[in-house]
Amino acid sequence: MSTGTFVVSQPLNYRGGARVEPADSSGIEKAFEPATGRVIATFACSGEKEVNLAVQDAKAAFKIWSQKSGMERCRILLEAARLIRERRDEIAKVETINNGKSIFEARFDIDISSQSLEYYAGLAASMAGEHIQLPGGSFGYTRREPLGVCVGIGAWNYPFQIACWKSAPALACGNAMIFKPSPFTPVSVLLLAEIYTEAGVPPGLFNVVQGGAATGQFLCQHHDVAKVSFTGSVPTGTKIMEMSAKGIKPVTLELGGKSPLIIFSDCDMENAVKGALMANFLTQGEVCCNGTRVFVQKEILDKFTEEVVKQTQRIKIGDPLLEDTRMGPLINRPHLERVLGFVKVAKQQGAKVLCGGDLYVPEDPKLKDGYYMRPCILTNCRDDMTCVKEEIFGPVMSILSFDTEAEVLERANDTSFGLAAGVFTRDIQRAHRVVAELQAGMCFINNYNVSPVELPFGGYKKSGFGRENGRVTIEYYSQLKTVCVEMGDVESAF
Ligand SMILES: NC(=O)c1ccc[n+]([C@@H]2O[C@H](COP(=O)([O-])OP(=O)(O)OC[C@H]3O[C@@H](n4cnc5c(N)ncnc54)[C@H](O)[C@@H]3O)[C@@H](O)[C@H]2O)c1
Ligand SMILES: O=CCc1c[nH]cn1
Repeated sequence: MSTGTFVVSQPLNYRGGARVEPADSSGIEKAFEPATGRVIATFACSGEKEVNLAVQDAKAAFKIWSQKSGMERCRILLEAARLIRERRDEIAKVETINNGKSIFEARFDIDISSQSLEYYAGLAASMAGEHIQLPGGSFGYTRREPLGVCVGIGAWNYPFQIACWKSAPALACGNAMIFKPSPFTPVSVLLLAEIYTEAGVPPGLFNVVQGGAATGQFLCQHHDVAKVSFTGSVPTGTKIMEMSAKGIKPVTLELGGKSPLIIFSDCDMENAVKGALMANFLTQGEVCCNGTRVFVQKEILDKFTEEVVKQTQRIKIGDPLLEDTRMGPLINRPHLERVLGFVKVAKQQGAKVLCGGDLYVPEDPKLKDGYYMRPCILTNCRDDMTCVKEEIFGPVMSILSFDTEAEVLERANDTSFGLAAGVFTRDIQRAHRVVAELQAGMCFINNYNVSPVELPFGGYKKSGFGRENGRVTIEYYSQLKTVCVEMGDVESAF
């Protein structure tokens, strides 16, 4: 596989253990290779009939899967994790071709994906309820039971990883899942579906339906769907919650952010600069938890800014399948224009562009229609500017200066988002004091944007609720049944 050559001709829906063309359609979509602007797939968005068939198949598979012991589920998930590792390079290439992220990064995404399956495989085997003694020899116990058919709806920035973060805990708990990827990135999740089948899950346990908003609505409104786990924007998350409310379905919402990264003057400067790049430029800046409001204490503002600009200018942009590329193209042309629009508005509002923020045209002629831009650093920023308040979802870092801890905490929390936050300091007391005050679900001390699957991930405020990863996610994919057992006679009130 090389840039400019990949096309998908096989069906992109997956149902009953095989790729299928949808039974009906609610429109036609095209998927692109962002590196070249080429169409790599044309596919039908699933209509209501196809969604019904996927739910039917998932219900049948749920009956078989939910009866298996945790150990049996564990073995199959471990085999799926092994198959992901075996096909790591192929999956990473498909991800790079369809999303645009560098192959260097895509391989990490696939590694974290297989780790997610391994982690929940382990938990599947050890899931248990409680036994509670009651007076007179009576007792009670709890059973942790699956919910049924769960729906996963994904964003386009981590297509394969998001599908794993949702399906691994769902399947570990004994549920079935129907996954709808973003119509921008429909391809890699099919490899996951094939892997689950090869590993031994019953046909229909993990189905894929393709489509956009209309298909997503059919899924969310289906009366046999027990839960929806959504990753995407706040406006769509609001609609998902409204639809789920009508059916009293539990939801997990992993939404957007505008996270603060606070750099104190006593930090290790080299690590803080590396942390700021990690917080802003992975996947071309299209990362929900990015620390895009970089607050730097005044004493080190000039030195930090000089170093961060120097290192940003060294980022190698270009063909994402080349080994030395560290930044590929953005997801599509409208998104690229939107991000460049934010830079334009920032300048109009008084920000200064220290580097980037403009189109980039690689020398290789096959990349001339790709969606590239240079990573951007903005300074002279104020808290009321659009670039500081709104999620840009592109490679744009805004630097803000501050004087005191109390001041920066107030400014960092002055947002309706609450996904992530970071702090760089050598003062360990201050580090913990500050994160305790930060209104964010995922806080980093002296690092940023690392994703160990053992740690719960999710937002505060409008960044959503529920968690992915970590032990706690079991609670979002299962329900507790309490059984009360009487060992004596009934003491009737009548
Ligand atoms: N918190 C997280 O874990 C996380 C991770 C990745 C991305 N995100 C967020 O996602 C956003 C970018 O992703 P996006 O542009 O794909 O988001 P989006 O909200 O436009 O779309 C997300 C998904 O929802 C589907 N969808 C759209 N309208 C729908 C509807 N009415 N009903 C049901 N489904 C519908 C889309 O087809 C897509 O699959 C950013 O805001 C980013 O911060 C959050
Ligand atoms: O984009 C946000 C973080 C993430 C990574 N994988 C899934 N979500």
